[in-house]
Amino acid sequence: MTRVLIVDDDPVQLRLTAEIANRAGFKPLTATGGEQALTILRDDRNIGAMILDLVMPDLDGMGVMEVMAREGLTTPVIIQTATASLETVVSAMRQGAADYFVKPVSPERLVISLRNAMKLDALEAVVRAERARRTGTFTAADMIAKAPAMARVITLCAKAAKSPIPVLVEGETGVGKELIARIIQGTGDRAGKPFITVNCGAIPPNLVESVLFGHKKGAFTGAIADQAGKFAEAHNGTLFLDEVGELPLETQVKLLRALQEGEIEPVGASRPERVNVRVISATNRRLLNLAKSGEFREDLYYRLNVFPIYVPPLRERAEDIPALVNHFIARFAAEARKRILGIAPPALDLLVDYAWPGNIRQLENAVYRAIVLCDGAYLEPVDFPQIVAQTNGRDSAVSAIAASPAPKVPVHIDDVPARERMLPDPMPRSDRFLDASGEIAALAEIERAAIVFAIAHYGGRMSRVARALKIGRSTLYRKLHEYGLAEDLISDAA
Ligand SMILES: Nc1ncnc2c1ncn2[C@@H]1O[C@H](COP(=O)(O)OP(=O)(O)OP(=O)(O)O)[C@@H](O)[C@H]1O
Repeated sequence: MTRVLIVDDDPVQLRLTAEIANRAGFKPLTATGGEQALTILRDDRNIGAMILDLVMPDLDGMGVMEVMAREGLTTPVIIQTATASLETVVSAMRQGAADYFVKPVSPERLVISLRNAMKLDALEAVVRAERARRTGTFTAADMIAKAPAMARVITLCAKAAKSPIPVLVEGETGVGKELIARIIQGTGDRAGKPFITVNCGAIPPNLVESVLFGHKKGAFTGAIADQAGKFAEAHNGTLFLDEVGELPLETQVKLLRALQEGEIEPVGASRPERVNVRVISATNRRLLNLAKSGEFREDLYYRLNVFPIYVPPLRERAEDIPALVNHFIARFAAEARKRILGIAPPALDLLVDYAWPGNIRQLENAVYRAIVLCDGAYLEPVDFPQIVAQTNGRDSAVSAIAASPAPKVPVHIDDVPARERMLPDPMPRSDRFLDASGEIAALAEIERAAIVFAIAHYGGRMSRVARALKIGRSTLYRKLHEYGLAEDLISDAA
């Protein structure tokens, strides 16, 4: 529940305002003076907004705002005054207040003001983070990482930023490894310099060398001009090598040389070229295991892994989910030009309880999709059909069918199209093949997951499921028994 801070030296007024906030679904915190308000703000950086009285005996409203500006406390402020003195209101707005009202205020006006202030704040944070990303000045403050599990990661980033030490960022897919690399760059002496990203797993093996180190005209068929590689583009800056474990062995040799000598050799070049690049690499596979099995050079592994930073999966930092959801709502609602005010508590509970195997990228996609689906002012559980289906499994699939309108003409059940809202999450396909530890899952597990998914997708219509999977119904039933799914799924859905 979003916390709001109400600051008023009149205890009756304070209680009234707190009650309005409470009824509107916020959790009110209260303070009777400026100093007390500041103590609360310093302690809790996640307060959504503050209603601040201008006139108070100890430190007045303007004084509070001055200290906030000095200390970088960014909670949005709504000013309340007893008298509408234009002069004070103007100076409060100049100081950065989001809104003001004159007491007594109507509950509706107060709630709208709170919501607008929060929405604006979330949008400003998105814009700030985007600008920081573009200018290479991204810092820990631009990332949502308040959960205790992230504290160590942020401390390690600060340490890594102070030296040119090679960093290996490890973590499941979609946990935010690239953002961690950006923080290291944005808080170190290479801030503002180029930040070049290469996804080593996405380049065809025959092109990797040319992409990384560049090539000279005529080096191979189609090389019609000299082409700088990513190392040259990152000169004086940072090169982020994502999925570094996917590099072909021959390219690993050249990478090692580039790191050891500070020299690269473009394909077809007669001499090496000097480059000054800080390399930060990332992997979602155990690089050590790849090194042990000979798929990754051990010498390169030790060269890259001088300073490892492990980013925990989202399920271990669920405390950050509400802030992440608000961040994505602000961004996508603005992009889609939709007036979406937030997320309804049951929907937020659903997201907080879900395990997010695809981590923040999956959450980002789910919110994006929900914004597109949403017809109201708040995102509701129905806007997250995949999460509902995966959380409740068969129950929700069955109730989704029950909720769909009856067809006007008789339709054979197998011909009913799958409900639009049961489409698979637009999550990277590879995620579905990874188990909880980030390793490729056993084939049987993948098959089991595909069957469960197909059953939810077709609302329990087994003939449809069998047809889609291109297996006979008897094979399907045999597999259901084999995977222990039979009792749960087939009793009344078949
Ligand atoms: N703490 C965060 N706050 C806001 N957005 C985040 C945060 N962490 C990750 N994201 C967003 O989630 C998406 C995935 O993050 P990122 O690309 O950094 O993950 P990754 O671990 O590098 O993924 P992969 O392993 O697939 O390369 C990005 O769009 C990123 O902006």
